Amino acid sequence: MENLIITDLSKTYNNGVKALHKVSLQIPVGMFGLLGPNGAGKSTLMRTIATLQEADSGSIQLGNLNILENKNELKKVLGYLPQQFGVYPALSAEMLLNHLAVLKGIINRKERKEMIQNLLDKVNLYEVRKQKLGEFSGGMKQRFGIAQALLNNPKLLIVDEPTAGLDPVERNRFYNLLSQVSEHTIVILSTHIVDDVKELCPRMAIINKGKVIIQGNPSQIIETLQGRVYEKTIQKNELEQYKNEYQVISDRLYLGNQIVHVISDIHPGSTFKLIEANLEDVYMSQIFNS
Ligand SMILES: Nc1ncnc2c1ncn2[C@@H]1O[C@H](COP(=O)(O)OP(=O)(O)OP(=O)(O)O)[C@@H](O)[C@H]1O
Repeated sequence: MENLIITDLSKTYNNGVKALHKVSLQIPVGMFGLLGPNGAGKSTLMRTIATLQEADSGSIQLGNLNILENKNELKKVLGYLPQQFGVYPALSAEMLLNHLAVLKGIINRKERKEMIQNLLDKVNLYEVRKQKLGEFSGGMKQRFGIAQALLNNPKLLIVDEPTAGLDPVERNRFYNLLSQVSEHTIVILSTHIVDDVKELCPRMAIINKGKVIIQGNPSQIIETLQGRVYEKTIQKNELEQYKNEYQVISDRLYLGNQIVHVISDIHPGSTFKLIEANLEDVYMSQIFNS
């Protein structure tokens, strides 16, 4: 199957912000998680892959297709769910899908009708197909967003922070859907939620300040930290002191206490407990060091 290969992609906005700096990624069929803090460059990367904005330099290849030089060809095989997906509130799900299908060039009426029914069924919106989109919940709107992105049976599906604002049940439902699609499709999922990537994505990358800082299989990436992450419960007012003395990669409150995770090549002392590293530790340590 075809891979998506991104090589040395760079983009500096007019205001001087270097949003992408020589980004290179290899993305096979399946779910690919793109993690990074706010402003890391995830949306810029996604919009560039979707050819909605230009890069300054670099290339993107989907199999034999040079994406940046063949935008129209890409559109035939791309599905895209942007971060802000607007719907026409007065239209029903079925009407808007029909309209979008015509725009995507599916002109045969019977073929279009069948496709729309299948999609509505797939995203579990068939029962509410006649309801106005303005009356849909956040989760229903996102499932509609995926339905429109799947209209042309894409080889490449890009979803930009799709679960923001969804409750756990809807999030789960949405991810099951993506997971199904990813059996035959390259799915790039951008998110801040580290656990989602761990559960769903056989491959991932972390980007920060426009640069890829790590990419690979989540389990293998976690392995690189094993034996070096320690945990300790401290008083809230001791946090600054610990940050000065140790490489604290995360601190969180639990039942009113402060729990810190520290990275160290040697045991930092008997009051610390060696713990099994997780993807959150990898993420925090990579962001901390970059
Ligand atoms: N049109 C623009 N003009 C100028 N700067 C921009 C523009 N779009 C994004 N930026 C800047 O580029 C950097 C990367 O932004 P981008 O939206 O790609 O990050 P992100 O990882 O998607 O962030 P978030 O998780 O907050 O959505 C940020 O510093 C942002 O302020």
